[in-house]
Amino acid sequence: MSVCGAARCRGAVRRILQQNRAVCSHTSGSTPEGIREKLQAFPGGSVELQKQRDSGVALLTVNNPARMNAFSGSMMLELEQRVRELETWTEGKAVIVQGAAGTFCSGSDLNAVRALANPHDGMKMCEFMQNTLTRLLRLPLISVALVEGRALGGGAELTTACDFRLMTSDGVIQFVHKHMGLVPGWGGAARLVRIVGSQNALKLLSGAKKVDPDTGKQMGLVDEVLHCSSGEGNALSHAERWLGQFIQGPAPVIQAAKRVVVSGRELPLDEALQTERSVFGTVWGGPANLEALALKPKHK
Ligand SMILES: CCCC(=O)SCCNC(=O)CCNC(=O)[C@H](O)C(C)(C)COP(=O)(O)OP(=O)(O)OC[C@H]1O[C@@H](n2cnc3c(N)ncnc32)[C@H](O)[C@@H]1OP(=O)(O)O
Repeated sequence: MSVCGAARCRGAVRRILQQNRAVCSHTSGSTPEGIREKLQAFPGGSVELQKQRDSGVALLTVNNPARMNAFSGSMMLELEQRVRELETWTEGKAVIVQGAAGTFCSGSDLNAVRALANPHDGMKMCEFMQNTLTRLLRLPLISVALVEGRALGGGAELTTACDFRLMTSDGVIQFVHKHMGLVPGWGGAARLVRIVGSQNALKLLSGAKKVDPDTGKQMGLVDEVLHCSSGEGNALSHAERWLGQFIQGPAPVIQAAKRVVVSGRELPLDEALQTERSVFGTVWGGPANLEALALKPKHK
């Protein structure tokens, strides 16, 4: 990349990081430290990250099988740490978010929910998870939720923080919040409206409807049904194959495509256009561009 290209790239990355810093300090303006200590008091499970350097695809695994991969407090903290690691993975192209042991995620650990049941702690926990999931969705990587088994409550919300949702034939997404006397709080409602529209979102939230793969596909919540069952162990290879069609080519170009989509999705038009110009400047005249020009390709 030229010196100018590298400078433009740094500028674009700085903008995204600034956006994310703004996310971290929005709403109440207070530091999240208090809630970090409280979340740390609910240990259990883990969130694992495996960066596959050959393919540029990372696997982010929600791992708490004894509780159907419910999020303990320490797992919420770990998720933020993993997202932070992915934010600086310059060679990466994509991330697959999955659950351990053939099921996706049953939401918040109900023991933590009980202990943080006062509105102040509840809102702080939500703020923390909203920030983390917003940063997950804004990663310059193509993100895919691989839904095997059940994605319930916060688990359903987690699926909406990915660009795409793939589901095995026996998978279920269910916003069970109403049955818990709740509404989504991890940003899942706002994202759901943008994915399926307000009519469908209202049906899913007020009816706590179970979404099977076919219904999900019809309403645009599910991008692809993988014809295998949960726990068979081959769902991941199906997902990687599906993802393969979008991640051929160099990482900077894939990351640039994701960046212009994020700005188009989130920013007012003038700002989105400005960001698009900056990101364009990072690939124009870059190695992949020069190589393609030298090859004189025909796009038949
Ligand atoms: C803003 C965030 C809002 C939220 O996420 S609120 C939480 C929403 N999620 C839930 O209410 C899930 C409640 N759990 C269930 O409905 C069922 O356990 C589920 C997931 C359908 C699985 O059913 P089964 O296959 O019959 O298995 P099971 O009930 O025996 O569960 C196995 C063990 O997992 C535990 N578990 C499942 N979901 C959990 C959760 N969210 N928090 C804490 N523990 C949870 C369950 O208690 C059971 O443990 P144990 O074997 O009884 O010790």
